[in-house]
Amino acid sequence: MTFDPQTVKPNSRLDEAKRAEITAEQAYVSTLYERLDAERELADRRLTEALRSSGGPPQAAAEREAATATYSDRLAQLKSVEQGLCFGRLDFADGDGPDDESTMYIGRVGLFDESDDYRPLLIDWRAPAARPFYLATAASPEGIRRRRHIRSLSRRVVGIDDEVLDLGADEHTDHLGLAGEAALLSALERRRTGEMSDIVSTIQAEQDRIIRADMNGVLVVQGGPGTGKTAVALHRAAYLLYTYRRQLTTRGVLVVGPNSTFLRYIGQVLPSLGETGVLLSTIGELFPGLAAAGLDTPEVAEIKGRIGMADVLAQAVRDRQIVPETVLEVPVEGGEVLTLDRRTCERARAKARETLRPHNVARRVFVDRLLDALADQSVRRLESSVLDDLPEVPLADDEVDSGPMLDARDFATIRQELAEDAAVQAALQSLWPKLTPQELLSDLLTDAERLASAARGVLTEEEWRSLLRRPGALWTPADVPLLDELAELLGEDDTEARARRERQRREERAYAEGVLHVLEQDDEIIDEEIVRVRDVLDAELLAERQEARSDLTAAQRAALDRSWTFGHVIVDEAQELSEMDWRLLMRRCPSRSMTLVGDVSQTGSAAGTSSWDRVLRPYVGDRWRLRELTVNYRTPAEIMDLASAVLAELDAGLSAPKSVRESGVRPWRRSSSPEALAADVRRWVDEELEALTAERGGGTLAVLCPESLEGGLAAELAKTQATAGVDDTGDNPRVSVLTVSRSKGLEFDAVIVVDPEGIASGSQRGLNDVYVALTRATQRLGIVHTGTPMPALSGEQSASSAAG
Ligand SMILES: Nc1ncnc2c1ncn2[C@@H]1O[C@H](COP(=O)(O)OP(=O)(O)OP(=O)(O)O)[C@@H](O)[C@H]1O
Repeated sequence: MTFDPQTVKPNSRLDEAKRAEITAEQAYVSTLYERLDAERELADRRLTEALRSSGGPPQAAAEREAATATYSDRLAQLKSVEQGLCFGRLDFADGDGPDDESTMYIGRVGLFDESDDYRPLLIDWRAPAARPFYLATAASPEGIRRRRHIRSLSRRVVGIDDEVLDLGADEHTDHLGLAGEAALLSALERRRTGEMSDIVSTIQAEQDRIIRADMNGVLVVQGGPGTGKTAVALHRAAYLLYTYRRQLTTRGVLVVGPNSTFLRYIGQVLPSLGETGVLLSTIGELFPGLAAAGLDTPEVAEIKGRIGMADVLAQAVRDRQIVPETVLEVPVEGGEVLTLDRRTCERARAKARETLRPHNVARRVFVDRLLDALADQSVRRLESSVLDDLPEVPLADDEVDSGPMLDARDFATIRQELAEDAAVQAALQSLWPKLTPQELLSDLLTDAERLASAARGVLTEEEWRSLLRRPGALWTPADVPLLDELAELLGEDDTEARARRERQRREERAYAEGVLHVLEQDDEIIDEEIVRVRDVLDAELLAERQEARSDLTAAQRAALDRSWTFGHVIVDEAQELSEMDWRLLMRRCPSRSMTLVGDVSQTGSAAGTSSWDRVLRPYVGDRWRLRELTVNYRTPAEIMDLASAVLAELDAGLSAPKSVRESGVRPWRRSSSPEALAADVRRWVDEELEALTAERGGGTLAVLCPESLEGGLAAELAKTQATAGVDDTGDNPRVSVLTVSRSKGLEFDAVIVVDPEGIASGSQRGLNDVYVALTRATQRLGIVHTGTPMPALSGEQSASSAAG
């Protein structure tokens, strides 16, 4: 039963009864907001107090810091739940409710009545007690008599939707097993804004089971377009942070999305759920300090994504550990020429490789050996030149040979001098260079000889040649897992840096303690100054404590640290990841606590996958769980009919998810010629926008097309749509022109797919792209052919609506 004061005719008896219900709910909701305001005020006051207090012993300073973090987090959370604070109510059959309550309210945060023994006023949607709100059905009511959805605008209750869950009642809830159907449908009918919203008030049972699934192990969520995979993934992040907060606070949660447009699209969902401690990132952003702004062709990206690249890179590293053909001459300072022969270098290299340490770390062993050899040589030469200059004096009978003339200290001095000699350093660098991942990869991809050697037996000549690039070319997202792999292979010899940092820390602390001691002895110094110096010491201790604190800081620190490992990793559009991408991600999550959501029917990237098993087997064998989502919440049935035909052409064994609703608007198909295309599309875009305005007061529209048409169509649309914000970035404009790969995961009220045949033939997985393009619309779909329609789209049913 639905009630909305704007749609119900005045004076009906039903109207009056419902008005009374709304008034009653308004009274309760108002008390919740009062409680919320009081909580905010309290957190604000405590925060101000924590910020104001200063000085005191280190312990107090650390506590102050912790309090500041706690109250700022709490305040941010309380501010984020302003809209839709309370969205549900459960009425239990007598005595069935928790703590004998017969009514329970569900909302975005938990609120309690302190004056009444902390009686729950509002239950956080993530708490176990709230589960029946999402799971109860008429067939299995879980002790619930009625479920009510409460809709509000700002702090005003504007509507309620009731479901009676007595056994046998309300047959209509059986439709696709939906809970709160009226509230759900009204949420789905909403105009899209270009930013995803949370679904916390209408989560469906199959989604809830995934959101609350155990955190351990790898959970794969497979579901067709529009089944809520992204929504579920984000709500799962919020749920896990709530339920396993202590575990996840220090390590953080990583959410990986396909591109930055998509990350902007989903960026507000977690903050609206009160969670800010999550790092949202693309794979291309996971190498700190590097902007992967370049773009590979799909063919090159596919090659770079192959697992075989790990072998190519390992070989490329070995190729940088060289020995001279015969002898390397080293003209050291002072005019002497020392030599490094092949055998000595080979032995040093073998010893260094035996350590199985990364290249830059093992380099120490190589360098040590060669410095020993050079110092030995130098000492021997020195001794023999001294001896040569001395007259030969035979030993007396009671004399013994005292051995070498130079002792260990002399040897060490000479060795040190050699270590600092520019020619020696150059020789060592030429044999076993210290390398960064960027240097090595750049050298490799710009040098045919190096690449040919590293790729031998792994890539064909045509393949490795396609990887060659200009020096200084931009890094691409497909380079990032290669750089990450190299960072592992090369390692970092940070012994010196660590020792330096430690020395510095000790010196600073000793200095501060010294100053404090002097000040305390001096009667003339006032206490205030002592307190200030104490703060220096406190600050240092604080910095140490800080390391282990705060989930927000964990996300920020994780973004700066390549070797960070996360408490949980969530991957959206996981089907697009290449084998090398997976290697990188698995390194970031050694606990293998992961949620992967995707749809193997929507794989567009040639490097992506069509099998979860193939992707996961190398890392977890068969120890991963699969859950499926089967209901399409986005795309109306009329559009899904068309998309299903394309899916069947892709693979007759696959079935599309069932649409939850019909829009009453049939998709249209029209034809155009290459010459007239831009102007025709512009006209049809205008017509669609008019229809959206007439039907829904406005909305978003996307033109999805092959890459070759993108620039021309965007330019043409910009002529008339400038005020409507034509923008090809997909960045919240009313009209967007996008390729299919950039529209992954997004949705629009209306979509016009231009030249689906061009999209289909444009890449190895082109038909998948057509399927993705057709399923981006929430209301209206148009298709524009520029030649003969592909078989799946030439059916009479859809052609009949073509106006032309
Ligand atoms: N339970 C729900 N209540 C309200 N809206 C929902 C629900 N589930 C999904 N939706 C809406 O359906 C739309 C599609 O969801 P989402 O983008 O998460 O699907 P998806 O499976 O990731 O799609 P795709 O694979 O095509 O990217 C979104 O607008 C989302 O808000």
